[in-house]
Amino acid sequence: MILTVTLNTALDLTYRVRSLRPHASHRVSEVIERPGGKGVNVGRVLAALGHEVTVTGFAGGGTGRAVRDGLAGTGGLTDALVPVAGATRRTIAVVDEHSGDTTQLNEPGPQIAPAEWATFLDRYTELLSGASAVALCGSLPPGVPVGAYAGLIRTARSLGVPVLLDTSGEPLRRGVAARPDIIKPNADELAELTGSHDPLRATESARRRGAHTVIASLGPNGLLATTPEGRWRATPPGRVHGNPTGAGDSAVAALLSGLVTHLPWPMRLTHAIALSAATVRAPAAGEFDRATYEGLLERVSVTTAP
Ligand SMILES: O=P(O)(O)OC[C@@]1(O)O[C@H](CO)[C@@H](O)[C@@H]1O
Repeated sequence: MILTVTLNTALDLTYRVRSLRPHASHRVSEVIERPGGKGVNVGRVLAALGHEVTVTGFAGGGTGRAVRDGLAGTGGLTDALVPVAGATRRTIAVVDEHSGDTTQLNEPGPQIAPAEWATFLDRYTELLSGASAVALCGSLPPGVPVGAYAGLIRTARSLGVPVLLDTSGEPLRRGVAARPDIIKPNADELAELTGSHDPLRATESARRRGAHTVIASLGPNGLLATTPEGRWRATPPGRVHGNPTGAGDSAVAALLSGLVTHLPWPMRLTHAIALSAATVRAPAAGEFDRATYEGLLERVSVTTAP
């Protein structure tokens, strides 16, 4: 089983508007509601790829109920979310049909009490005993210590479970120092972590800080992978238009899938690019267009980086 952790789960709302303008009132032409938060999206994509996956983290209130109801019945996915008193947040993606751009509004999430955090830590350690890999994804809700991911990484490593970290800011900085197997920052997150705006230098610097492998996501320019086995650049054949929300989560799903099935790095990166692009073509995060995914697998370019 692959374990995904989403401490700040979300009820994801996607609104389509004809053209988004500040200070204006908008008619929403379509509303999509889905269980979300980065690790939940990773879990839904892994399940769709045929993996057994368990999602954990926190869920509470009516929004938490809606997240759990939305996950129920997803074949291959087990809900191990820990109930909390506060309400799960909502995150809103506004898709502008005219420009094709998406604007994201993310609520902070519920206050997590010390006893709820302690319950989660016990559940996490139990779940790791059956896990082939674990992904720690997204922002931290209020009340969870900023060094939370560093502690979760140390626990996973002590039990021999490979760990992927996908977060930003101080939780990423502290997490990297705990030596995760893989991190997947975007260009801004990597620059904030390392102080370097040169992706190649920045990935090397992140490795020196403790990450074994760094997969930098460079948006439409693809992925740059710096691993102990070598460096690769993977690029899609062209720009894909649609809703990019969740594209990074699908890349994480592909990387985990490749890890547990022992694919060589160039193949893992090929799947990560194809799956992210196929997610841009789907209406919401945590989903992908299968025809796009399969069609792109032949067309992704992977070259060794200098
Ligand atoms: O606030 P976070 O935890 O960083 O990100 C949350 C979030 O925006 O990320 C996903 C897309 O990657 C959305 O489904 C989700 O709501």
